[in-house]
Amino acid sequence: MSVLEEILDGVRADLAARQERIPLGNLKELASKQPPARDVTPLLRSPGVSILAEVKRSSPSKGSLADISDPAALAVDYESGGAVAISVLTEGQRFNGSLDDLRAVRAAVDVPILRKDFIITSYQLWEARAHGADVALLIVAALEQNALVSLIERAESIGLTTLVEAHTADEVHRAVDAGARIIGINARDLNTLEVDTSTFHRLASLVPDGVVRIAESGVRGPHDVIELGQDGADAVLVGESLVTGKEPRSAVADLVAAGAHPALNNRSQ
Ligand SMILES: O=C(O)c1ccccc1NCC(=O)[C@H](O)[C@H](O)COP(=O)(O)O
Repeated sequence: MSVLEEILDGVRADLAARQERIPLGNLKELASKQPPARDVTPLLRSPGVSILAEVKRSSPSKGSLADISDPAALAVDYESGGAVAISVLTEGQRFNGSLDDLRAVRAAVDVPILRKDFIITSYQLWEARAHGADVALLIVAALEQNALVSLIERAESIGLTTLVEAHTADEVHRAVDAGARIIGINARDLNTLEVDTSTFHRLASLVPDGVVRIAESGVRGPHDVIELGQDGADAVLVGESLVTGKEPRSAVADLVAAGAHPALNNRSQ
């Protein structure tokens, strides 16, 4: 069984338990009480390379990364460092995240929040909105094409923006065909969990002009932000190096400064 299939098995089991506990109607009611979702797209399209900073405690590839007892405080540091959005991993079994983390981060920051999880049903989209997310991740490799298309449509109808994640050329084509307006190219192979830093360079040109390009995974510091920007990234998503590195606010500020580097001035936006 592939790593993704193993993760999805756990996700389905946790999801079934939550669906048993919390009826969809309750989520819809909670979602209706949230302020309208924030629009991340103009922030991602702004000049230079924008930074999405991730709250990430553990990962299947590395195990425990950081003991994040106060995800809201970490998110505030990210926001004050200049992150345009915060990604919150809500998967429990492999990433040690939760919807409580999402709710806590929502209450603490003003920037848009991405629910980073393995979303396979519209129930999870309602959960995302009910807990204050503005953006939901959809992973092409985890979804049949019909399901991808209908989850994008459902997310939009709920007010969520979608970040559609691809790992291969075929998945980028599927994301484009499905109508994705923000595509994340993830450098981490879902079978081996190895990060191949050339992935974005190889696949970015397959994303049509006008669609936002985000480089995900394996960003270690400012130098990577500049390189990915030169390859056409509008934004980068960074987790591990921020939660394991130096003080998060200044670490994000260093990435933000790199994203505004003069070498990126002549990129077409
Ligand atoms: O991080 C993992 O090990 C992982 C394994 C299997 C599926 C997804 C995984 N990570 C989710 C992410 O996409 C990353 O958390 C995100 O891109 C940030 O990556 P990084 O900066 O390398 O932590």
